Amino acid sequence: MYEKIKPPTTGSKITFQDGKPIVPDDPIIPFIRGDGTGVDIWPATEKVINAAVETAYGGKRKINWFRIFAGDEACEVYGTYQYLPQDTLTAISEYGIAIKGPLTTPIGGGIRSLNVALRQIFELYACVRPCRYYQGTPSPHKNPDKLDVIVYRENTEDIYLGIEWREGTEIADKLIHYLNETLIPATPEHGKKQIRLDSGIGVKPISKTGSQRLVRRAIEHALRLPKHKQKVTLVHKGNIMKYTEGAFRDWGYELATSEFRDECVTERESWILSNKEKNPDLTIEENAQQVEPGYNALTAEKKAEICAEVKEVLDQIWATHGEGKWKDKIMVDDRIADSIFQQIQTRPDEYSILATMNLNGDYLSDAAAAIVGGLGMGPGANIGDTCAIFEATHGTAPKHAGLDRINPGSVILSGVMMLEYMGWQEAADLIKKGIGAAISNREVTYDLARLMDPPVSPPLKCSEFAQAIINHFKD
Ligand SMILES: NC(=O)C1=CN([C@@H]2O[C@H](COP(=O)(O)OP(=O)(O)OC[C@H]3O[C@@H](n4cnc5c(N)ncnc54)[C@H](OP(=O)(O)O)[C@@H]3O)[C@@H](O)[C@H]2O)C=CC1
Ligand SMILES: O=C(O)CCC(=O)C(=O)O
Ligand SMILES: [Mg+2]
Repeated sequence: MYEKIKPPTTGSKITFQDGKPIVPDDPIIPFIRGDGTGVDIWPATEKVINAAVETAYGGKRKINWFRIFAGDEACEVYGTYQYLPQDTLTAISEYGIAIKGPLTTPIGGGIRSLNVALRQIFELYACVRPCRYYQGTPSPHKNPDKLDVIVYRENTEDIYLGIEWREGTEIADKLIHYLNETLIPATPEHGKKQIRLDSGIGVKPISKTGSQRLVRRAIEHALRLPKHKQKVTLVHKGNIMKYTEGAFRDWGYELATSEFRDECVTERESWILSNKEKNPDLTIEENAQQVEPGYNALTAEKKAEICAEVKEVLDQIWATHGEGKWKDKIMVDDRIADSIFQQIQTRPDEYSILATMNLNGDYLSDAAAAIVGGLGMGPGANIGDTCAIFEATHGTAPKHAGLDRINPGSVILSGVMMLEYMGWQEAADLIKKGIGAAISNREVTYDLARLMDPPVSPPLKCSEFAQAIINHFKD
């Protein structure tokens, strides 16, 4: 069945039922070491996870690691250009849960991202990237502890589908002429716009299916959070990209107010309900004036639309959500993408789950990780209905590769997410405790060491940080 790899001789398979993993006590879990700093990070991660499982379960549970290959290592084992061998895909599909280090993607040409390919091949449509603060972690921000968000990033479409044509190629040329001469003139709203002939062209597909399955998972996650964190913010640039990013927002609200009608209230609905609670005699139009800034300057048609919206909300959900009942529901709101970048810095505690399209989520997860201590502390999970692959937010950080200095924290924390996903909470908790204690004790790698006041010198090596985490299990 496999060409060049052999699964461990002991261990059992993880299976999936109704989108949830069923995990034996001796699961086989494939891992990809990764390129660049993967060579340093993976051994550290494996050691910490093994120690946590052993300490938590005293031998009753054990992970049987299955080494599989992707990226540069795969080319060494399978031959030139064999970046993502069939063996690797077969192993992930057979064993269901995998964990990986980062993989290199060349810029401007060469292979397309292997990381993205894995997400698309296995329909891992939700990229989940929690950004929370560990006490004692240095940060350029004054109150990094106020940020506790989870980026829920759509993981299979948007520009990451990679459908684009290089400038000057025959297809790019044909496409531009077709757009300029046929499609744009046939669309009155595009007026006399034209695409320059020396353009590269990329396609940005955003589907209702992709958007709604992502938002569904985000809302389901919010339902599991403590009451004060039950909030989902739809992040988009819908003012500019109306039919892709704007549609993402609209489909998100549509899902929240249909499938999750009893559990959710939108921000606008909450204003309408609360206006009426404060003043039960408020007319529909007075309520509309309070909800819509600049209402009095609107056209009659637009005013009628807002009044209809107010009436519909009161007719449909006053009984279930009114008289303050909406305060116990999941709040669904939306923010324009550029604004959310400043909001997570200036008003971090107002946000919880940030549901995003692919590109916005990529940017936002690096930015949020920076606030709570940098990319060395940014874990992630790619989740689908029958498979999950855990990986950090960061990449291969090539200049640090092989030096035993990089922070393994984010892949270790991705391991924590994997253990939690498997239901092995005790092992996950031990690692979180170990990381927290090591940081509070100023036992940190170079990235955190240089930000600490006073700076830690010398910092711990990557391997030493892993050992420090383990040493603190028993604190
Ligand atoms: N999922 C994946 O596998 C991903 C792969 N990539 C790929 O990785 C390659 C390199 O990308 P690049 O843009 O340099 O981004 P990286 O995330 O690899 O690194 C950028 C910088 O972030 C900091 N950093 C990254 N990882 C850590 C860590 N574990 N601990 C501490 N600091 C860290 C370092 O900053 P400093 O030097 O200042 O300390 C590093 O130089 C590219 O080929 C890219 O496509 C990128 C993102 C995700
Ligand atoms: O695949 C890559 O090289 C980059 C992906 C990335 O930046 C991410 O998923 O955060
Ligand atoms: Mg990224």
